[in-house]
Amino acid sequence: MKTVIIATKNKGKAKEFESLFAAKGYEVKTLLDVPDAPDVEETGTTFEANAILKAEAIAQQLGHFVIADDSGLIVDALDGRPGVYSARYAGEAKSDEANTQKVLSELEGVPEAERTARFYCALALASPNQETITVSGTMEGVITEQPSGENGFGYDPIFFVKDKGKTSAELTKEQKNQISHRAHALKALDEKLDLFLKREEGM
Ligand SMILES: O=P(O)(O)OP(=O)(O)OP(=O)(O)OC[C@H]1O[C@@H](n2cnc3c(O)ncnc32)[C@H](O)[C@@H]1O
Ligand SMILES: [Mg+2]
Repeated sequence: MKTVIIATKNKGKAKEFESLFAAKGYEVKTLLDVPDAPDVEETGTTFEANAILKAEAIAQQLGHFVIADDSGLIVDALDGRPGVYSARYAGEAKSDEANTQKVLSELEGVPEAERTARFYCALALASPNQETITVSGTMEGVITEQPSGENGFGYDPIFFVKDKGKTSAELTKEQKNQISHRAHALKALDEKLDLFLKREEGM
């Protein structure tokens, strides 16, 4: 089986990549399998910049091509926050619970029509041998007034997907993987992945 390495330490992302790539016949490894993987500082001001930072640092370190994901929640009424700070919005502990509570309290009193938001995912594919490729994907939604649902991770319990009439955490894994920002980004990468891997094999 072909293997792809995702440069992430986020369990929620890792699980999603496992099922998204299983459908393509790939096995996924993540930095959760690499105990001494460095923490790459996310100093970029865009999702793309941070995805590139993570992918290139880990590709150099492992001497192998990798995919990195930088993603987050963009809330219109909060001028785009938490944005690139999504993971640490409520502090260094990176608590999903604290992050979602912070967004909910900042939106207290904001009417439904103004609670529009989107998830954004930038993927960077990097190798020591080739130029880095980036792609992105989004998913539109509305921030709820309280969390609901047990699936997914991060901000999923407060992200209502209108078409489905459910929060992203109430969707099954399969449903989320059909419509998510991550799924859309991966679809955009698909077209470029084959050529990238062919070049990689020729080196
Ligand atoms: O950098 P890595 O190791 O990949 O893991 P991370 O958790 O730090 O990941 P990011 O820097 O990309 O921060 C993204 C945050 O945005 C949120 N997020 C991203 N994708 C999400 C999704 O599909 N559903 C819910 N929340 C998501 C989630 O809270 C993440 O912690
Ligand atoms: Mg991170």
